[in-house]
Amino acid sequence: MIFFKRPQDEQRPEAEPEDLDLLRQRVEGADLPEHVLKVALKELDKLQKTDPAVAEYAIGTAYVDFLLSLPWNHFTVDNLDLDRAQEILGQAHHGLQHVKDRILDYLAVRTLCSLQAFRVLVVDDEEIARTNLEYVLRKDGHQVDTAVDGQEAFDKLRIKEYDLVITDLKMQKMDGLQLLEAIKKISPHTETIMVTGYATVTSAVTALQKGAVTYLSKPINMAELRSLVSSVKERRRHMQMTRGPILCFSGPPGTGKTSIGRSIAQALERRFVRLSLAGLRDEAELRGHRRTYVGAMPGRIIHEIRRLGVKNPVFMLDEIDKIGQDFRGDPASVLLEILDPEQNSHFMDHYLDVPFDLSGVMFIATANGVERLPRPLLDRLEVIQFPGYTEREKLAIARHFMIPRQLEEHGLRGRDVSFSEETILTIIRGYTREAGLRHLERELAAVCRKVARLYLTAKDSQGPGEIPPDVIPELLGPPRYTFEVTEARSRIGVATGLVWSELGGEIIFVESTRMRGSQQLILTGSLGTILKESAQTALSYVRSHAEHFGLDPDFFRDSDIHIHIPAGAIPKDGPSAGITIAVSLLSLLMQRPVRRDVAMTGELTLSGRLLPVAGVREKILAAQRAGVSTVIFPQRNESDIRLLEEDVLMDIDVVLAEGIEQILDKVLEPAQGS
Ligand SMILES: Nc1ncnc2c1ncn2[C@@H]1O[C@H](COP(=O)(O)OP(=O)(O)OP(=O)(O)O)[C@@H](O)[C@H]1O
Repeated sequence: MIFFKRPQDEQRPEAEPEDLDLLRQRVEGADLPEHVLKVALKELDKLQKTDPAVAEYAIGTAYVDFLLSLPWNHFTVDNLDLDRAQEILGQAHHGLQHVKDRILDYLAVRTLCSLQAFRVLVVDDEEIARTNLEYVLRKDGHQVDTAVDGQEAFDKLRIKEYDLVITDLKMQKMDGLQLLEAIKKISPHTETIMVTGYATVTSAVTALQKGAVTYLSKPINMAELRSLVSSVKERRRHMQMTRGPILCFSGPPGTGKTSIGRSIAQALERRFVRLSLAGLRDEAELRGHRRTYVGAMPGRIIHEIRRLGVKNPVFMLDEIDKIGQDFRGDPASVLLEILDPEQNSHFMDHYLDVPFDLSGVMFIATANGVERLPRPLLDRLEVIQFPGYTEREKLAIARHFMIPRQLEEHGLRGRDVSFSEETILTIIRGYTREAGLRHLERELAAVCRKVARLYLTAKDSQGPGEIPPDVIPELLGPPRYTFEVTEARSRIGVATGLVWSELGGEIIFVESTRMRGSQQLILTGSLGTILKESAQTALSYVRSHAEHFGLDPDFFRDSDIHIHIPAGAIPKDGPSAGITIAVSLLSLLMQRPVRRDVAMTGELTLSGRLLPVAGVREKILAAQRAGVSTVIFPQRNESDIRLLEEDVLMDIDVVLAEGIEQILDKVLEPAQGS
């Protein structure tokens, strides 16, 4: 529900040189906050003296027009109905219970906050003034306490938190300004309105400088006071709802991060906007350009707020992990400011040049992985993991959510078209290899397109009924993926590893070979520094334990060893391939083939111990997708594995090991010919 009328850009005429008066009328008639009104009027005064033919004139009128088009006071009212929210989240998403719970918790807190009375402390040494204010504010439903001077107020503030203090300036014990200073120290979130019978400009300015919201002169205009108090109350409600960490959804592509953001907006009845930060290098893209040249523009945050016409949308900042940094400033530092509820109530866009209150916006960040985020930014975020789906979950999501949507979008609803479970599994297994559902959705859409065409060309205009699995290759072409692991044979020097990337878990093959040479370790496959070091560690471990494995201790003397990890064009890094490299080397040197259907992960130390790894769930899901039957994890990952649902561990044997020696006989087949 929109609370105030939304500004409609198209209805606003662009300011022509001759209609400065019209512009002034619009400024005076608009419900602009005081600080914006002042800036707009000052700009109009300047324009009055400017020649309409010069560029500054056009810049100035466009600026005033821009000020008028922003939703300074426009917001939607939240729907805090928990049951309804639960229903909306459930209707659009399968599973993801931890995310849904977090959102419902948030709504519950918001509801309680909004039910809490607004607490006001009235401080005045004149009894009549005090009682008058108390009476009026109580009538408006606020919870009011009183104090006769600054000292008494200070004592009350120490034992109870107030939202607002309305204080007289001149008082015997501790005057208004001293009280204001004390409030800023002991209760920084409490707001203050200064009331004075001797409203000199200096005392008012000092009060404002020290952090008072505003000042009122006696005798108080009660209507003005009441509207001021209710606007402070409204602002604090907005602050309360967003204080606390910003949610950050982290997970591989297609795991539902964006769509659940959309559902949150729908549940709250807020507007939704999504802004991708991928590749953003220039701070000005977020914060705008200064208004010194004709093409200057506001930043993308303010631009989107203006486009939406409300100041409290759900604002999704997509791919914050892909944000760049270079000589044109640091966009991540602007993000820090935007996401900090203490600072974003006066967000400064360079073009706008007056603070805009972003504290009502519900920001949600998304990232494929949060490891690369700057620490201060990460500290502001509450990271919620979207770890990818099991085959069973994909099947359920496809059946209950994606297929009905695709049928609808392709005009096939109610036309006797359906997908059997086996058909969906054929598509999942043969045409997708992903943690999320992006490709699956695309393939289902492709099937629906073909079926729509078949439907129209069929003479009898009959729907095809249930689509059998064996027609899928006719519709989508030959399967693109096979169970690469189970279908390949075990080979010497080729070990199967499990790695985690931003796309989810994946399997890799580490290949080793030895040739005559001069003790060189050749590493290829776009390996990063950590991976290269893992390879060196693995080789040193094998060399230093050669005799223990029955190997010639001088095996490296006249040899070169080459380790390669396909696909060569994709950069790889991380420590968790240590065990796989060591197994590949041992297989090569001991001439024992590595079992292809055993996949492993773990950081290797020089003494052969295995250190725990991250991304356990994602790695096991990747093993499942590839048809691996046994996975090897470091013992210290046991607690992570215990937390996994049954579904994730289905058809997979998990072997836990402290050191590499414990697993050799499980991974290596007997030497050939032995
Ligand atoms: N749990 C789920 N239940 C129902 N549908 C889902 C679920 N998870 C994902 N989807 C569907 O999968 C598709 C892809 O999801 P979405 O675009 O939200 O992914 P994403 O995580 O935001 O991806 P990216 O990181 O690439 O932006 C959408 O159509 C979404 O509705």
